[in-house]
Amino acid sequence: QFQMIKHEDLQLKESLGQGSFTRIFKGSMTDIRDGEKHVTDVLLKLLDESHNKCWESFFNAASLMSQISHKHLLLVYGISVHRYQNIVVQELVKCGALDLYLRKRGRSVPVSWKLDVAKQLACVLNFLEEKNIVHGNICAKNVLLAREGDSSGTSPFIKLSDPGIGLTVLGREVLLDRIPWVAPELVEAPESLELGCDKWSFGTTLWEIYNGGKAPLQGQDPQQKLQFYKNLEQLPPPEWPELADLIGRCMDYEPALRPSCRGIIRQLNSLIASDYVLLCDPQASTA
Ligand SMILES: N#Cc1ccc(Nc2nc(N)cc(-n3ccc(CO)n3)n2)cc1
Repeated sequence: QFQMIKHEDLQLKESLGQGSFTRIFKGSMTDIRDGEKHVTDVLLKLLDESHNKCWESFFNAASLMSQISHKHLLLVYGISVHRYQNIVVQELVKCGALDLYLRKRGRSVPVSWKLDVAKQLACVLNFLEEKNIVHGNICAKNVLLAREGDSSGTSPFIKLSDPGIGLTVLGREVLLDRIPWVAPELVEAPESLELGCDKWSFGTTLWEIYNGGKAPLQGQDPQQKLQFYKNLEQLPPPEWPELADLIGRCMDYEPALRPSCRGIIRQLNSLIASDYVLLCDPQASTA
């Protein structure tokens, strides 16, 4: 179900950082179609050669994205396997990862923009929930910005990236480091990944988006993060009570009590229409 891309048709360009046991690069892919040479900008995800044992989970994550299509799901062009180099080739999204974008733009991002992005993420999660597909790694780093939107009113447009290598393969150290995105019930049973886990991660991602891309529990070591869950703690709530309520309901330690995606979308719609947005984004009142 994947297109196999020849190694010689790929060019690696600048590094964009790394994921869990992976490194990502900008690049280009050349292919000859109907006698013409086409060069496409791509994002190349390389599996660290020291973790080639994870190749199955690495490719399964990418194939999850290539078996279903949705406007807010990242396009995977295919994979390339050459000697010991396993590569996933995905579309290069214009404005990069949401966490970096928010940290760069700081306070200048309107609340209405943030809620619009959150709603798009809730919609693609709803699409996956209706197909009973669990993503397993919802976070601002995996939300990519295809269109920035601007003050003149064009809205932002996001694409959700693949979940990457699964938690059961990554090991406990990586799992603990992903607190508070990883749902608490997974800490002792990583294989019990369920739809409810994506709701918890959505809550954490909503917190990240509202707080300008700030990483929650940043700098805490795995043991401190584990203690955060053992004490049933919550992230510092935003000063907006209705938003704090939504984040708190998504991040309920009891998975069955977390809202459905439709419930999340309903509550986001009422936040979008609320006076708080008008007060915070004076320019929103003209929209
Ligand atoms: N300057 C600049 C610039 C950087 C990246 C893109 N595009 C892009 N496309 C993807 N498919 C994935 C990513 N990622 C970036 C970090 C991660 C890790 O989560 N992914 N970036 C476009 C411009």
